[in-house]
Amino acid sequence: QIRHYQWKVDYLYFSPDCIEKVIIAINGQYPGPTIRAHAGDTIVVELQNFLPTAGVVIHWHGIHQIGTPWFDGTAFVSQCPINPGETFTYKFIVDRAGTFFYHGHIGMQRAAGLYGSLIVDLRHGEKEPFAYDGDLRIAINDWWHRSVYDQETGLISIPFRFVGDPQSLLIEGRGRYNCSLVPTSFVLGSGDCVNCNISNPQCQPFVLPVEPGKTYRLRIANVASLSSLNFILEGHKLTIVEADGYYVDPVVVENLDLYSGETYSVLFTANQDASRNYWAAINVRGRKSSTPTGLAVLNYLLNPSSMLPSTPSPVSPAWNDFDYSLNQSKLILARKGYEVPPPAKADRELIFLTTQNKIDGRIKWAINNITYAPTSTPVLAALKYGWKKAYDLNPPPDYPSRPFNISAPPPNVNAKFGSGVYKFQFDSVVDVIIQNTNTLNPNNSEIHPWHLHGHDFWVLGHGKGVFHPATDSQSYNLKNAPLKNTVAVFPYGWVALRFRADNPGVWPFHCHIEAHLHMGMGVIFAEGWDRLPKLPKSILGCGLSKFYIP
Ligand SMILES: O=C1O[C@H]([C@@H](O)CO)C(O)=C1O
Repeated sequence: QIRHYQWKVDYLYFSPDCIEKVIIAINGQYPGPTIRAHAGDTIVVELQNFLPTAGVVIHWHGIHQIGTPWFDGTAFVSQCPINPGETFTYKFIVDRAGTFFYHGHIGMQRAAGLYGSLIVDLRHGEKEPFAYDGDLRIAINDWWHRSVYDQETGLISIPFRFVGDPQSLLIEGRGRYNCSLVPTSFVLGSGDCVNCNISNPQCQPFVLPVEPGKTYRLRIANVASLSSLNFILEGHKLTIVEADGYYVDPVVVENLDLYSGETYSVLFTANQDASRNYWAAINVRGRKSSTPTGLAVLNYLLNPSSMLPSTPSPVSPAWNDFDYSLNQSKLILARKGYEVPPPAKADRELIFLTTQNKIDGRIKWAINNITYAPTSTPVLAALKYGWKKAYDLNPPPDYPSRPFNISAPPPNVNAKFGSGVYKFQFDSVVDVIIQNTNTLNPNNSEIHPWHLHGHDFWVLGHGKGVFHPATDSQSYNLKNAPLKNTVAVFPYGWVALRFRADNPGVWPFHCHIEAHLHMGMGVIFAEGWDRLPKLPKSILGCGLSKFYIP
């Protein structure tokens, strides 16, 4: 089936947390309209850019784009930005059922509100390996009152200005700034609703309606700009059944950590006291934060949805309980009978030492000492047509220079800009080990959720400290490693991934924290570009693709 959508992308005044600001909306909606399809369907999105001064692209997060790498929606990698006033048509197949989302992939437009859900149901006649009575979904994120232009500028200024703590956490685009929903007796200093219009329908708490006794599948996507978020459904246990579009071995948890770029499905049964409603809550994890809990209402029918729980907002594990996070990540394993990693040693191994560095006094992130500098020509076109001046021909290094110390600020803080490409033999198996380190600040290392375009990878293992190739590779999980498109590397730790380079195209692999990507925390992978047919003209027209019309 072909599913057609017509989208107008525009600026809009909106008050997701009762404070008005300019956001980027689709068809006047925030979050953007949900796309719902069956596996095998073709999605056609005709997008018109009404932003008077900014380009737009949309990335379909978790969708492989097999045969259509030019519709992956990454500015200057898969396409030129869609200019103000222009219309661009995305057309791609959703090959696999699962919980996905879409978002802007230029500058920090996701943080400006440009995102929405993309849910793919099984092909007709296929059955899920678990049962449920209802299907619910939420996207969760963090929210700033400063514009993203202000945020982007701060990141590249001297002195550096970080985006800082978000003001609010939103569930399906709704929150409450400085004016908690929780009864005031529980929250010191709340109820201070200065400048908030709490009667604005745009910031009424999102409601998840349930019938007592029934079981629900709740799909959750962390689309945050920065924050790792812990999700709690007050009084209800969660059974994790899906991660990033793959079934996992069902596991029961009290609360769920989601890193930016991850999606999960959990099952829960509405088996609590039906005379009241409950909180659905999100809290920041992994960064010391003063941002209050984000809240939505789990509404037991037929209670009114306006009946707020009289209980305090749910509390998550301590922000710096990284063992909790690591242990929960290790619970996510492939469901029996689903794809396992190729067991042989990989054809190529990359070790990525990720560091916070400086270039000309500006704070950057680097991979093996290279900070990604976007090109002005889509890299896909540069490779396909052999435009050698469009990007760095020197391939970036497969390994870090040694010795390195992950426990202290990097001694040589000067990194180099680069736009080189990691080119893989088509259909080869690639291992990537991401090694986390201390930032420029002593005694500080941060979580980074790494996201791969065009593929899923098996998470072979997580470890603490320095990765030792000979010994640590012996501990890889080749039995039931989960397939994912996003995985977190924890402070001072490492994570090992394996994927098959079998999708012709050019694919970013990057930290999903928008600020970090903006600071250069990414690389470009490519394989099989020579197998692609002529690229659609609609993706060209910037950089060298302005002059060399193939
Ligand atoms: O990229 C970042 O910069 C700041 C800090 O490390 C530098 O001041 C921070 O918290 C980040 O995540």
